[in-house]
Amino acid sequence: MKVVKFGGSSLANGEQFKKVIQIVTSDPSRQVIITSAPGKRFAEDTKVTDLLIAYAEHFLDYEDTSAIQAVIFSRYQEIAQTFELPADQLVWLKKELRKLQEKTYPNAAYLLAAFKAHGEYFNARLLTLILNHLGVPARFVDPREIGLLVTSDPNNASVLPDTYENFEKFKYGSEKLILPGFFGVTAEGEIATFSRGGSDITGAIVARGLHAELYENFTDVDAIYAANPRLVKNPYAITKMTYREMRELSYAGFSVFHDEAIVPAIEGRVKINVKNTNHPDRPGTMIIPYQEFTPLTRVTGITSSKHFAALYLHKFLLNKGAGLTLKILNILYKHGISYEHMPSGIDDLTIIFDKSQLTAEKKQAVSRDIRAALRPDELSWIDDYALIMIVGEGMHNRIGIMKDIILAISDHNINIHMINQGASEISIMLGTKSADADRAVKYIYEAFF
Ligand SMILES: Nc1ncnc2c1ncn2[C@@H]1O[C@H](COP(=O)(O)OP(=O)(O)O)[C@@H](O)[C@H]1O
Ligand SMILES: N[C@@H](CC(=O)OP(=O)(O)O)C(=O)O
Repeated sequence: MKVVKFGGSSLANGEQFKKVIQIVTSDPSRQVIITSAPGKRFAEDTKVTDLLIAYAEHFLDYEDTSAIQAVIFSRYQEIAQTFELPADQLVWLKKELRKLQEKTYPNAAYLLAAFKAHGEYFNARLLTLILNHLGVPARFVDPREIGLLVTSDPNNASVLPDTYENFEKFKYGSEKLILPGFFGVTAEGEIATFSRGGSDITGAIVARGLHAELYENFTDVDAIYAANPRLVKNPYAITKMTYREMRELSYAGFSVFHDEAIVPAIEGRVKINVKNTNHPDRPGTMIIPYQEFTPLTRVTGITSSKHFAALYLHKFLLNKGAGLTLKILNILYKHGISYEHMPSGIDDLTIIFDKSQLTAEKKQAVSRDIRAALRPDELSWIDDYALIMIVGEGMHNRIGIMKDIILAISDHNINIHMINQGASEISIMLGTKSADADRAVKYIYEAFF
């Protein structure tokens, strides 16, 4: 049995639904289908998830929501009409969309999560209706019914281990099972979503939990490329890569697959095949365990991510001061801030953060506390910090890679704030200014491909 996840671009309108239905009906082993919410139909379009966020915000601001409800409903209606689904079969959707406002939620964050999750929920129910309408036996499966349990973190949840025990008890026949991606249920019975793009995570959890032979992740590109196709023209298509290469690359910018989705796949040793809904016969990219992998290139992929900020600290004899790092960590803990990386020198330390959790007040408070506790010679924030990751199993024990990377960018006036190699055997991380990140990826790509 295969678990097949379709991203928002694959389910954006009726024409895309037709391709999805062709894909799932052409192979009986494609039995479990995970849906995203309808995505963008064209570049300037708005994803249904974003429309639902706007709906929640209008409601919280006591604004009229009828127009936004109508826009959301029309997205599903257009899909239903493509298949000539009788209009009365969509009455429930309109009603449930409206009733989102009448339910009670523990707080605004849970309200937002419940509104957002309905993009996937409606799409899964609609796909089930369309399949049945076309005579294909299919059943909608609610995350509540299958026991997909998540932490009580309404908009950034993680799966709870009990989920997998619940999945073992789940009984099903030969019908197609249609599950909405992106959300689960907390111990208190509330809806909580994963972070954005999280339908990939649902797919991986379900593939692990139901012991799938393969997790097929359908999107809008023929393969995962060695660099973002929006940055590099006709990039090299990766045919095979390892779990940990994917994890590192998706963490640092390969948005085609959610970085957290790799974990359930590794735990269940489920192979992943990223494929194109628009060209389903093309092989796509296989993501596999290391044991089955032979590197074809030195570098597998190059990526950049710009959502970072860094705190640079200089203090002579930093290396001699017992407990200095512990003091910093305590300060971060006190302010509820997690850090991403902390590369250090003899007298220097850079702490790299995900920008989204920093406010001007938090930054000031952290600086104040560090100054008081450590008395640094220099302490400064770098607000526009980007990480460049060069990743490849083929880099392990290969001499000269670093030289080639530095040569590739040194002629272009790109200042490297930090180089981090060694923590992971298969990646090199560079810190640059955000403005330089895309150029750096292009030049490094050209040096290796
Ligand atoms: N290295 C890469 N290889 C392929 N696609 C990439 C890469 N980096 C970023 N992308 C982007 O990821 C997009 C697909 O991911 P996403 O928009 O989440 O799709 P979906 O709608 O299927 O969930 C592609 O259209 C592409 O622009
Ligand atoms: N619809 C959600 C979850 C998701 O995975 O979407 P997509 O498959 O379009 O990346 C989002 O937009 O975040």
